[in-house]
Amino acid sequence: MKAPLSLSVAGPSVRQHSPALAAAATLVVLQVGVTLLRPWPLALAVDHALGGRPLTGRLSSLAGMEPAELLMLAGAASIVLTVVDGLLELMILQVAEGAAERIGTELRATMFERAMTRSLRWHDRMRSGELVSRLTTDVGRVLDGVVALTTSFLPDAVTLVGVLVLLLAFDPSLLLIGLTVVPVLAGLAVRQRARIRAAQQAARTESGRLAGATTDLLRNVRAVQAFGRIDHACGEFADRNRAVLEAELKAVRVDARWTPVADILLAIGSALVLVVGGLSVLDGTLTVGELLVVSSYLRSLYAPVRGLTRLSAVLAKAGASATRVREVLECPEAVTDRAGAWVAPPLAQDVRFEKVGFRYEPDQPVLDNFNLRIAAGETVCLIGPSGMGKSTVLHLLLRLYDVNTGRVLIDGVNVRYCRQLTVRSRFAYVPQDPWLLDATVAENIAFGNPAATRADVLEAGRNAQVDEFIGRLPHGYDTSLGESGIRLSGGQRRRIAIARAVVSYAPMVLLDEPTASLDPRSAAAVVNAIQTATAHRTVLLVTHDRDLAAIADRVVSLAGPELRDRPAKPPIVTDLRQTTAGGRG
Ligand SMILES: Nc1ncnc2c1ncn2[C@@H]1O[C@H](COP(=O)(O)OP(=O)(O)OP(=O)(O)O)[C@@H](O)[C@H]1O
Repeated sequence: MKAPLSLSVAGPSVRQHSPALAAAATLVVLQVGVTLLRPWPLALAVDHALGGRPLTGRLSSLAGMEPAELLMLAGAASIVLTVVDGLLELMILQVAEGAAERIGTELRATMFERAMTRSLRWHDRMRSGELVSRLTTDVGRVLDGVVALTTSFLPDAVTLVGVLVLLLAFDPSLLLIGLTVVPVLAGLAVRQRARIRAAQQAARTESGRLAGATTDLLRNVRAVQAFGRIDHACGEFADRNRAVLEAELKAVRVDARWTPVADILLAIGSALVLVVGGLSVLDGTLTVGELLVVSSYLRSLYAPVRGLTRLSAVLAKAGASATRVREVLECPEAVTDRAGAWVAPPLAQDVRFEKVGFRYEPDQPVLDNFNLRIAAGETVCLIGPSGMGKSTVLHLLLRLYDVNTGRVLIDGVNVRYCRQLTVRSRFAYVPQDPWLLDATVAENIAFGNPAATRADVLEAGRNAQVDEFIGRLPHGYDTSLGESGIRLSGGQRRRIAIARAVVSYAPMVLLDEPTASLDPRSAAAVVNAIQTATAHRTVLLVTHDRDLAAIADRVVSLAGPELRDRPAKPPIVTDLRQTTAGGRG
């Protein structure tokens, strides 16, 4: 069967939890046995108490009992069997659903870690919302499939056969007696429904929070990678993930408890029918056949809990979802470190681009034979028309992408041979869109350096001129910014992003259009912040802003096929097509 095979996507976790799933399957087989035993009290009543057949063999110990006593015994046995059946159902649901939720928790964590380490080329194609839906809804459907396969198939088949047999005959006269339990059942059902709904809603709320946090982290994957904070992101995700597990397990418990309660009530109804109906048979006012049919019919009211048709739908959905989950888990695209990769040099001499060629798409070159040297301590401004590849230059320095041809060197060492995290630790990155997290101002600044103390954060804030507006926020540095820092102006957000770069103490600062779309006053504040914050560091800044370009030692123009380089003050143009690098590599 195609769908179950495709569920192997959850394989490693399923294997890990196979003892629990095997236990659930064993319980299911036991439950089927109990289900098969359940008509026997009826047979005892019909054949021996009512039909007068002698009690021989295993039943000989009951030989001295009066028919009415035998009926009572049969009713009690029926209740006991139903209680056992209900308890087995409770255990099956808890064991199987509990194992499934744990498998889901592990599957989600593996997928998330996988996504966090995939290359940005892959993230460029995969929309974060799509990824969230795969992580949540699709994993959920795979789990539905695992549970349905373990617990539903066998009992559903037995139930179906049972209902067909019981419906062979029909008499409604005793049905009313059996239905006396229905008002109680209905009252309990209404109360239970409210409980189940509340538990499910709590679980959905946690799932929503998980989706929100995940979208936030995935949207900020560049920052997470650039600042080497993958562990922090995975930790935050794990907390939310655990909250979902707890909420889901609670919902499972509430749901599972309901099944035996309903079963017991229906069994009492059936027992009532058995006793009263049996007494009526003894009085001669009811036939044995009528009694059998009504008892069986009552039981069948609750039997079709899960239909075989529903199982095939669940498996079909699970199969489709498993394919989408597998696409994430088995995606090979990643910027990888070679075995024995080095620690990146400290950036004491320079960074260089040597004959660099790069393309995002196979047929669209962005950089071709690009050469640039930036000496340690120098501030270089990269200008040029939109779309020429200025931001791309910064991405290549961070090794967010690997170059197609040529080399990017730090102190003469090719970054391709260095561990990604160590390369990224050499740079403090202020992206065009200052990615702010749904956290406080201080937490957003400290994102640039996990080891930063409160004093470091405050000093970075001072240097980046966050202090200038922090007093207007209700809780100062402890003000929560909301998703994407929506509570701040563009200039304020940029200054927080600059403070984040300052606190990292990386030797080189990369700034991508830090004054873009700001009014002159905000732009001036940001330029001031940059000047203070980047003192004594190597800087590469991308900008269209003349005032900002004026703080650079040198301006490099990425203009069309021509690459030109000129000092900012006074402007002299140099042809950058001649290779500027020449050291080790
Ligand atoms: N993730 C991506 N996938 C495919 N193409 C991309 C991607 N990012 C950028 N590009 C393309 O690469 C080229 C260079 O983009 P880049 O952002 O580096 O330009 P830019 O000079 O910084 O532009 P701007 O000044 O508008 O920010 C553009 O043509 C852009 O469409």
